[in-house]
Amino acid sequence: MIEIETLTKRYGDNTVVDTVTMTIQPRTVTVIVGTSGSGKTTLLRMINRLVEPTSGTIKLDGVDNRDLPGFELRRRIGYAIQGHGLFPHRTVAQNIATVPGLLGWDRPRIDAKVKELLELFQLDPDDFASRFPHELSGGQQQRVGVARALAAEPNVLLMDEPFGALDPIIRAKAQQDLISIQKVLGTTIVLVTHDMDEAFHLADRIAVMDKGKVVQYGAPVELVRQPATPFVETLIGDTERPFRLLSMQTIGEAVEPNQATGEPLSEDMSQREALSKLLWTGQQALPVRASDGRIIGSVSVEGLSKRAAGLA
Ligand SMILES: Nc1ncnc2c1ncn2[C@@H]1O[C@H](COP(=O)(O)OP(=O)(O)OP(=O)(O)O)[C@@H](O)[C@H]1O
Repeated sequence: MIEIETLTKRYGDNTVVDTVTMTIQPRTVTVIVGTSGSGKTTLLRMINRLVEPTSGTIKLDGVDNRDLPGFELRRRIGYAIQGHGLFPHRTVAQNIATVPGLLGWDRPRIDAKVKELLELFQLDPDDFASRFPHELSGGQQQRVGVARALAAEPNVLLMDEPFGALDPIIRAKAQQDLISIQKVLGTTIVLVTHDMDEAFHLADRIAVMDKGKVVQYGAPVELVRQPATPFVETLIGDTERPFRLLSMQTIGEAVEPNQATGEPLSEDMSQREALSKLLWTGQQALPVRASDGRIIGSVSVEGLSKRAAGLA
């Protein structure tokens, strides 16, 4: 658990993080969003003490982060940034081994960890371990950057715009990989992004920053249903709200008892995808199939439209 308590950072007269208090639960993904210069990176970097706060505290599992020695902070907290920051003259394996090496792990343990992470990130160790960063695509470099941040098995992974440099297709894949890996490893992730779609896709909770303050901190659905300030409303995008609501829920949660004919949709499809399918095929309703193959009812344009409007 990360407990942030009345945290403030000032540069001269400029208060860039202003009395922020928030608690981040273990094994969750928290996404920090906000306009440029709102203090997101500064807040993130105070967690691993790359930036020292002017006042306030941060506790990691109950321990003040100022009481943890440097090696302990490095072990507990991984850090991945946009542009991945790989060392250009070190191989992929050497890059991933950086923090375990600093922590004095023995060779077999380091080698096993490098291999495990490369496999987890779908990079064949025989092919990739001895390559240099310039011999990788942007997406592969990004994966190595995240693998390196996870090498010492940190409880917490801080990510600053980690997918910012990737094209939309690779970016979607990288986001998907991150979610699967987070499920396997149970890492607590705090991620900064400009991209609201990314935030809604990844977050268990979103923190919205405006001029150094966290103006709302809650589950994505809360932000859409009850934006705390006009700024949050603007950031979410007025016209996007119905679609954001639909994309956060599956049709398994919107099944109606009525019968329908046509190609069944899988119950784990998002409501947004289902509405899109209905509109595109000109159907008013389609059957819904459960994972065991049974037809469990239907979804309709009318039913999904009500949900999009927040009425169901
Ligand atoms: N070392 C520093 N010295 C002085 N001012 C700084 C320093 N670091 C950051 N700032 C200022 O603090 C404010 C917040 O910066 P920060 O990088 O945290 O914002 P951000 O929300 O992450 O922005 P972006 O989305 O553009 O990366 C900015 O106005 C920035 O100019």
